[in-house]
Amino acid sequence: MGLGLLVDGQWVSRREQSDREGNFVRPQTTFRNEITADGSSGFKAESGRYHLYISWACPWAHRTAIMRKLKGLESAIGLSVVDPEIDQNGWEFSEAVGCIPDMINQADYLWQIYLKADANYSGRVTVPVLWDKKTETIVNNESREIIRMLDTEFERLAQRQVTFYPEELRDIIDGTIDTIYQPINNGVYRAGFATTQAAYERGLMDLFDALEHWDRVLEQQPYLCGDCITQADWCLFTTLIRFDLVYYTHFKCNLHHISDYPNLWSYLKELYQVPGVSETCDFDHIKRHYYRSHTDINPTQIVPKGPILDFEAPYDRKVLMH
Ligand SMILES: N[C@@H](CCC(=O)N[C@@H](CS)C(=O)NCC(=O)O)C(=O)O
Repeated sequence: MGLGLLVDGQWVSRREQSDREGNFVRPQTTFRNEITADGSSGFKAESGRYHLYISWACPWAHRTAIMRKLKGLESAIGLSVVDPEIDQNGWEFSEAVGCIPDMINQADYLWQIYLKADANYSGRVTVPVLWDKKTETIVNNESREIIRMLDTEFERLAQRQVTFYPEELRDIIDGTIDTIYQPINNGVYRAGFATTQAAYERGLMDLFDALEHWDRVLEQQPYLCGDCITQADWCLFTTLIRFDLVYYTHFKCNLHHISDYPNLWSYLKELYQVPGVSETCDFDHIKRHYYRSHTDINPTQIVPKGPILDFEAPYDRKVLMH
């Protein structure tokens, strides 16, 4: 596949992704600063100060795009979108349809942004990136922390007064995001990037056990944490929306489709139909990214036409009324 990384400030165009047993290993994220409403952290929530670098294709970055949209933060926080195809040069800015070039740092590649933040940076160069124009550094590149900040610290600048992190549910929300991470969000990658049969099967079984579990939960309650949509739902959503299109075939997550699970499927359609969300779902970028970037998994780089799925179809959540 030929993904690269930075080593002591130098771009290296090849890296290992799995351990000796063939398990996919996702390293920790490095920029973990916090933006606060009052600026006590050194990063104050201010209009026009921050910029998000995302890929429409990436499930982690997609979370931040959804939060920016649903909170009405588009005029307060700028956006750049990388080209969907990634090769040994890493994420690249381009003029392709759906992309937004980097007007802030005029970078051609995302690694240049990382080097601007830290000239000796070593590690993966990933999206999402939350950039501070004032101090010219990366505030944070961990999606769950970015969505939390956008949700809680930008209230004053948000054009829509909605919260996905109500005080009384915070522990449950955090716990749920933790619980779904390894088997589901990362689980599709553990199956897809495994390099041994055993590692693939471990990822696959964890994934489908967890999907069964949440399908049952959603029979009893409308959303992962109860009666309202929370950050946890958006964290699950960005994996589910890619599942039947990409993970089922490309990552061999093929015991069932999401559309085979009555509750997960209607829940997925319901979330997709929340106003604003469909505008963040770029199926062309999603499919091109996976099928054309991972050439060790799909050497011909052919992008399948199907499946035909209707996320706009009515959802019938009869289970909810209790
Ligand atoms: N922990 C990060 C993970 C981000 C991540 O892995 N992004 C992928 C895209 S789906 C990436 O940029 N990969 C590039 C690479 O690994 O070189 C988060 O949740 O924000």
